[in-house]
Amino acid sequence: MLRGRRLGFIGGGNMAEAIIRGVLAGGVPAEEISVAEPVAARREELRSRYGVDARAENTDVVTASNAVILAVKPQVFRGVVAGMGSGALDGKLLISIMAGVPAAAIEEACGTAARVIRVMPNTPALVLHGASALCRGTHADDDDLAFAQSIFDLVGTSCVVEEKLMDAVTGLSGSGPAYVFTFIEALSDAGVKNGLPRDVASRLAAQTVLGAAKLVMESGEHPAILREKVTSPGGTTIAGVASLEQNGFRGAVVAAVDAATARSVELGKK
Ligand SMILES: NC(=O)C1=CN([C@@H]2O[C@H](COP(=O)(O)OP(=O)(O)OC[C@H]3O[C@@H](n4cnc5c(N)ncnc54)[C@H](O)[C@@H]3O)[C@@H](O)[C@H]2O)C=CC1
Ligand SMILES: O=C(O)[C@@H]1CCC=N1
Repeated sequence: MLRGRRLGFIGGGNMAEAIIRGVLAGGVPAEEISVAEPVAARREELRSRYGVDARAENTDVVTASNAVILAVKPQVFRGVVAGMGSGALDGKLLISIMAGVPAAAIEEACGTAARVIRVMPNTPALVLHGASALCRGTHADDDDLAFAQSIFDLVGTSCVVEEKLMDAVTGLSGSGPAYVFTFIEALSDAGVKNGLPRDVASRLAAQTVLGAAKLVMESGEHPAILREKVTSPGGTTIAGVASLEQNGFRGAVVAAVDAATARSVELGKK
């Protein structure tokens, strides 16, 4: 499945865990995965939950791997690379999931000939419904891109984009689950406000989002057409939709994606 490559994660946080859990469920054996994580309690969690090799030293994981997933925060990555010593990453395929950090900055920090693939995944990878976009740096080849894409295809769906679009991807699908969770929470609260028990409201809210998303993907119809099919003349839906428009729902969503995209650009400059 990994075509003889071993995967090493530098940073064992939320997004690394989502990918690890997803690739294990997709059939990659735990023996082919190692994780470097400075927090002892977190290493123990990753070992006990997933059976992966979790180490305190980044260099142990790099030595044991030929594809290294950079899963630390953008703000710390230069220090992390410098801490490994020069040449530590030579010859490794580097797959960065860091928001904002350009491939050229990773090449500069890791060695100018470094083979770099950038990926922007999202946390639904945990349940094999992730959405990822990938692009490649100067020295990575088609095979490197195909290998990285095969990992993210195991945990959901992926597409290849030009690097200049990665900040917009981050603002939309990288951060997007948080917007949707906020929407689900608000929908559930609104149900409770109107008399539904919390458990019923939460289940209906989440299933409504899941079902609507499936309908968009499986019918291939434009969301506006699907919305029209819910909206009876003089009925309940048009009253709700008109209220959403009056309250700036669309504008709020666009502003959220704009703000997250701008923050991704900023993170890349640090
Ligand atoms: N959480 C998300 O939804 C997404 C996150 N990302 C990217 O993934 C990366 C990680 O984000 P999260 O998992 O959310 O953060 P997190 O804070 O959960 O994980 C980062 C991990 O790195 C570890 N760490 C800190 N210093 C380290 C060092 N010197 N060496 C090795 N590990 C070290 C931390 O202990 C922590 O477990 C970020 O660059 C972020 O931009 C990308 C897409 C989605
Ligand atoms: O909030 C963040 O910076 C990361 C990147 C995309 C999702 N989470």
